[in-house]
Parts: sequence; structure tokens; C-alpha cells
Amino acid sequence: MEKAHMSVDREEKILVLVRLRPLNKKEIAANEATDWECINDTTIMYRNTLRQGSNIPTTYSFDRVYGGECPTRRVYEDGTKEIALSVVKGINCSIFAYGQTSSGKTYTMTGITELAVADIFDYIFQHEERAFSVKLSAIEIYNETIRDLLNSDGTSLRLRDDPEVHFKVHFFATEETLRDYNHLKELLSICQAQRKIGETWLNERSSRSHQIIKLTVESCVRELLGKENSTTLMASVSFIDLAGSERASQTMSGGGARLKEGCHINRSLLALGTVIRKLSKGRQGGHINFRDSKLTRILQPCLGGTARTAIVCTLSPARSHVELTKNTLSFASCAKEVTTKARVNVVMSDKALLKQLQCELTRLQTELRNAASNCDCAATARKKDVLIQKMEKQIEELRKERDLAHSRLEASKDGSVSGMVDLDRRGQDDDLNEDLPTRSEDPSDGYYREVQCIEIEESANSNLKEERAEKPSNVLGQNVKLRRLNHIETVPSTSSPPGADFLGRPEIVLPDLENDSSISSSCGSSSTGVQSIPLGEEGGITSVRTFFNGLQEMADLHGGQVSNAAEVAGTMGRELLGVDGDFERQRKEILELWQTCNVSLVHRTYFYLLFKGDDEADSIYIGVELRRLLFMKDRFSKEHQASEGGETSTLSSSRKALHRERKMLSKLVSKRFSEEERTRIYHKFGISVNTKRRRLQLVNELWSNPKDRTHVAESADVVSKLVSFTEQGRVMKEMFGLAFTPPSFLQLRNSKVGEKHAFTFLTICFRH
Ligand SMILES: Nc1ncnc2c1ncn2[C@@H]1O[C@H](COP(=O)(O)OP(=O)(O)OP(=O)(O)O)[C@@H](O)[C@H]1O
Repeated sequence: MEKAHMSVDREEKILVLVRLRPLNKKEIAANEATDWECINDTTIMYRNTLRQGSNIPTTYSFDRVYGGECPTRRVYEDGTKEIALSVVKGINCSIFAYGQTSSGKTYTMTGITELAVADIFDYIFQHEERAFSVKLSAIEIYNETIRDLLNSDGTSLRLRDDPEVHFKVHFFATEETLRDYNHLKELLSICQAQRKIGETWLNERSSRSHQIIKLTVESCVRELLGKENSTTLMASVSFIDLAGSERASQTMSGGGARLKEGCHINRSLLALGTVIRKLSKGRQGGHINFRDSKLTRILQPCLGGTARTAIVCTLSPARSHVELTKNTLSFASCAKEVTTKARVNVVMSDKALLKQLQCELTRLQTELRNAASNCDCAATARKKDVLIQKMEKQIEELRKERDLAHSRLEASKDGSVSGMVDLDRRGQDDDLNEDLPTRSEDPSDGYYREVQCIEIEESANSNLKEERAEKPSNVLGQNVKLRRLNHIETVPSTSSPPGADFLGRPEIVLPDLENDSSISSSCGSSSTGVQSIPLGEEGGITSVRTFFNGLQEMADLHGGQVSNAAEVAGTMGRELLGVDGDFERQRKEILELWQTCNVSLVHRTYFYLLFKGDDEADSIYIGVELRRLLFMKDRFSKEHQASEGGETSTLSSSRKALHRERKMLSKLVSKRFSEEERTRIYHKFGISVNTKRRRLQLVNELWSNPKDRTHVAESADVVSKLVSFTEQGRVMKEMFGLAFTPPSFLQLRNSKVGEKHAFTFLTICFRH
């Protein structure tokens, strides 16, 4: 039957009893004096203190002390019985006798063993509800060999450490199941017969070995016997009759064999005494080497282990043995300090054990599954992490694409007045000379424009000039189909806009419609699905709002196939129309931004004189200009922040360009104004007429105070006269690229070529 231990520890000290035997015949014959007296149940006194030079008697106290007249039953009943009977309750226990040779150990242990076993059997008989099994084994340790007293072949037994309990050893002695008390007596007789006994000077039948008789008792509830839920209590009680310590002189009669036996006995008892002494000191006793002898190895569970233990120390009262008696009492004094932890041993049946193991297996499998499940979760989490990282990357890419689209859209809005941007760009990039420059006719001089074209299919393919003459009012024609906007072409400047006699003049250049081969190559026939933009009474677009609304309607009706440009144009147009609500605020902002962004003085003057917020078109120009300036300011600011050295080349170059422009304008002062006019202007701007560099001072003063409306108006007046800017009105506004009903445009109506270039013209306004 397999075992599984469950226990409730109960700490207690070793029970120590002292039994003083009476003087034996030899001692009486030798007139031995008795120096020891049990003065009460627990104290024994050494009376002959005179020998020690002291009148104070020495006393020793123990759990119980017994005098020479005390029968063994009383020793048993008073102390050891209770411990011995622990075995039927599942607690291991041991009772052993310690004392010098001939002190009465065997006499005492034989009686205690028989009484204990008798009581055990009585207990069994009294507890019929439980089924008991009692087994007996007996060994002796003789000259450090272990002999099985129930086996007559004389072979020695080997001590083996218990793999489960570190201090427990096995010696696999013969076990006899006791049938009854008589069977016990029979077996004890065998053991007695087998034990090594020799004659010594002090004891005719001196025990020359340590004898250990072990009674193992198992019990379980009778009704549950063999059932799964049955549990068994199993424990053993050991009756240990030690060999007696002796002096060599006391074993003379036995010869060399007795001497050798005595050496082994004394050595093992010395080891036992050392263990007890250390155990009595607790943790301060240091390392306890139970392996010094086989006796201590076997007794280890009884000494500081999980058994209940009682030691009966036997004494000889004879004065001649006083030293050995004192040694015994010293041993007993240490032993009474030793503590053990009694434990109940519950043994499970095979079926119960199997069931418990199955439960344990199920529990472990569950744990294993949970662990595996946790592993799966971890793997899943890792996969999801990777997925999340991928998605985050995609989100980031999409965000970048969105931002790029936004920036392009903004650039499209801000750059829609391409003429203005070009004006500033030219002012910044051109290397100005002292003399007034003239615009080059060479297409490679930077006057090329990147134009995004809108191709228009139109059924008619008539002569451009005829179309202009016959149908001047039909701007876009009744049937216009938008195809693609992606074609990019470079259009050289071929005509000089009004006021081209100064540098930085805004310019929108229409291509030579009649000779441009690229136009005719992209023409197609009129087709179905065309949409029309509503025209005014004269065939033109009635208003800017109407025009943008028309574009948006076309976009809506074409759904996903519609031109992106038309969609953007419609949206932007409405946005631009929305900015005309606060003209004065925008005007002030524009004046300050001109100064901040070092915008050309000519441009400022043009814009100031041309756009006054009088109509929708002016509102659009003002809105676009404001957006453009804000974009420039933002760009300068960012570039400035990115530059460690402070000003960037863009901001710096704009300032230089403005400086060059002022220098150039200063050279026109003498040409454009008479002496009288100059005197008046100098005076107006607070400049002395006698100053050597008065012309340069004047141009430096122009447009220098955007918050002073008078100053602004006078600056615009001076600059406009310096550059001969006298022509104002519709044509001049077209030069800023946002004229929606230009004459030339109107003349292109119903012409395939003309309509294409009409859209080309519009695209200039909204291109990136
Ligand atoms: N309490 C006692 N009352 C009467 N006689 C006793 C008592 N104790 C021991 N004797 C007797 O003393 C003698 C020696 O006893 P015992 O053999 O038990 O001593 P021992 O300690 O076992 O000696 P050893 O160590 O040599 O074996 C025996 O004849 C025994 O009958």
C-alpha cells in the first residue's frame, strides 16, 4: 500500500524518566553504600556530598523518578504508556532505556514492551470499528552491524536512507504480523534468544548490543476497508534497549571480545550523548551529525524528529558506580531539553491514492493548458502588435499623403494669382542694373509660364478669327465637355502687357492661338454629355459667383468622372467669395504684410490703385492677395526658424530685391517729376531739398508706413507716376490673372481652339 502523509505537528519535549534499581546481591554482598535517594516523584538526590567537599546535597529533577522498590508497571503507567499508545493514533513513538551496564535497562524495557504491547492489543480489542494490523520486527546493532533478530541466518542488514524523508533510514528487517499477544511473547523470546548477550564482571547476562523492537500498527475504519475513501493510520513504536556504558575493567571477565564490544558500545553511546547534548542546546548546538554511528542514524527520527519519545535512564545506587550514574543523569538532563514534533501519519489506500493522483493530474493538466493558453495569448498579442505597427505605418503614410494634398491645395489657392507671384519672383531673382531694364523677348529669359491645360472638345472647328467676329458673346459655348487637366505646357511670352516699361510688371500671356500647333492637336469633335455654364444676357458670365457655381454644377453632374480642376475651381471660387466680407480689415492686413514680406513697391501700387473692394472681382483679388501674403509670411517664418544663421536666403533676397527696386525708382525721380514737383514731394515726405541723396531717401520713404493711410495714398501716387502707371481699369486687372470675362476670352467662344485656351487661361489662375 502506497502512503501519503498528512500531519499536524505537535511539539513536545522528550519524556525523561529516571529509575533507580535496588542494590543487587553482589552489591549487597560487597557492602555497597546507597548514595542516591528519590526524594519525590521528580527529584533524585545524591546524599553523599561529603565526598565532594560540600554539605549541600546534589539533586536532579526529571519528569519522573522511581526508587528501587517501584515496579516496572508503575514506570510504564506513569509515563511511557501514554507515549506508547500514540502508535494506535498514527504517531510514531519510541521508548528507550539508557544507563550503565547492569543498571536494569533490559529489566525495564522488557517489562515496558510487554505492557505496551498488551495495552495496544487491548486498545485494538476495544476498537472493533477499526481494522488493525500489527507487525513486529527486531534488530540489534552489534559491533556496528545490524542484525535481524527474527532471521536466524545471521546476515547483517544495510541501512538505506529514505528517499522521501531525509532523516529516515530503512533496514528491511523481517516483519511478523502479530496474531495475538501470545504470538508476541513467542517472537520476543526469539529475539531474546538471538540477541548477543555476554557475561561481564557486573552482569551475568549483559546485553552486548543495542536492541530495537519495532511494532508497526496500521488501522482504518472497518466499514471503509478496501474502499476509495478509506484512510489508514500507520505508525510504529520502537522499544530500544541500549547496551550499557561500561568501564573496561568492568568487562574483564569476558576477555578480548567483551573489550571490543565495550569499545563499540561506548563509542556509539558517546555519539548518542553528543547528539542529545547538541539537541538540548537547540540551534546553538550547531551541526548535529547523526551519521556518526548506526545507533544515532536509526534513532534520529526519535531524537528531534516527528516521533514522541520517552527515555528511561536506569541507575545503580551503588557508591562504586557513582561516576557512571552521574554520567547517566547528565545525559538525562540534556535529553529532557530535546524537543520533537509529533506528527500523525495518515496513509491513503491504493484506490484513494489513485483518486487523489487523478485529481492532481487533472489539476496539473489544467495548469498546463492555462500555461499553453497564456502562451497562445502571448503569441496572439505579438501578432496583433505587429499588425498594429503595420496599420500605424499605413496611417502615417495616409496622413502624409493627406497633408501633401492639403499643402498642394493651399499652394493652389495661394499661387492662383500667378502673375503676382511671378512679379515678386522676378523682383527677387533678377540682377538689377543701375539702368532701367527692358523685358527680354527671348523665351528663355524666364518669361515662360507653366500652364496646366484644360482640353475642351468642341464640335466646331472653324476659323478662330471668324468665330471671334461672329459670336463674340458666347464665351464657353453651349456644349463644353471637360476631359483632362493634367497636360502641362510651357507658353512663352509673346506679347507685352501695358506698362511693360518697368521691371516686375504683372503679366498674363495668352498664346498665339492661331499658330499654336499644340492646341489644334488636342482638339476633338463635339460629343455628348457636355454641360454648359450659364451665360449672361450678352453671352458672357454674369458674375464671378455665377461662374463658380456653374463649374460646381458641372462637377456635381459628372460625378466621379468630372474634371478635378472644375471641382477645385468651383470650391475655391466659393471660398474666395467668402472672404470679401471684411474689406477694410483685409486691406489693413495686406498693407502690413506687404511691408513684412518686402513686396515690390510697384506691385503694392498696382494693387492699391486697382482693387478697392468695389465689386466681387475685387473681393476675390483681395482675398487671394491676402492668402498669398500669409503664405509668404509663413514660408519666410518657417525658413527663418530652420535657419541657424537668422535670415534665410529667401527673406534676405526679398529685402535685397526691394532695395534694388527702390534704387531703380530713385533714378526715375528726375525723369518723371519736374523740379517743382520734386520739391513739393520732398517736402511732403520730410526730406530736405538740399540733401545729397534726397532721391534715394524719397524712395526709401515710399510705402514705409503701412498704418498711415495718407502716407500710403501719397506713396502710391508717387510710384504710379514714377512707373507711368496711369492706365487703370479692367485691362489692368486682367494682368493679375483673374479676369473672368476678358475681351479676348469672349472672342474665343464657340471655337475649339478658343475654348481650350479659355480654360487654359482660367487654369493659370488656379494652378499650383
Ligand atoms: N528495578 C529492578 N528491580 C529488581 N531487579 C532489577 C531491577 N533492575 C535490574 N534488576 C536486576 O539487575 C540485573 C541486571 O539487570 P539488566 O540486565 O536489566 O541490566 P542491564 O542494564 O540491561 O545491563 P547490561 O547493560 O549489561 O545489559 C538483573 O538480574 C535484573 O533482574
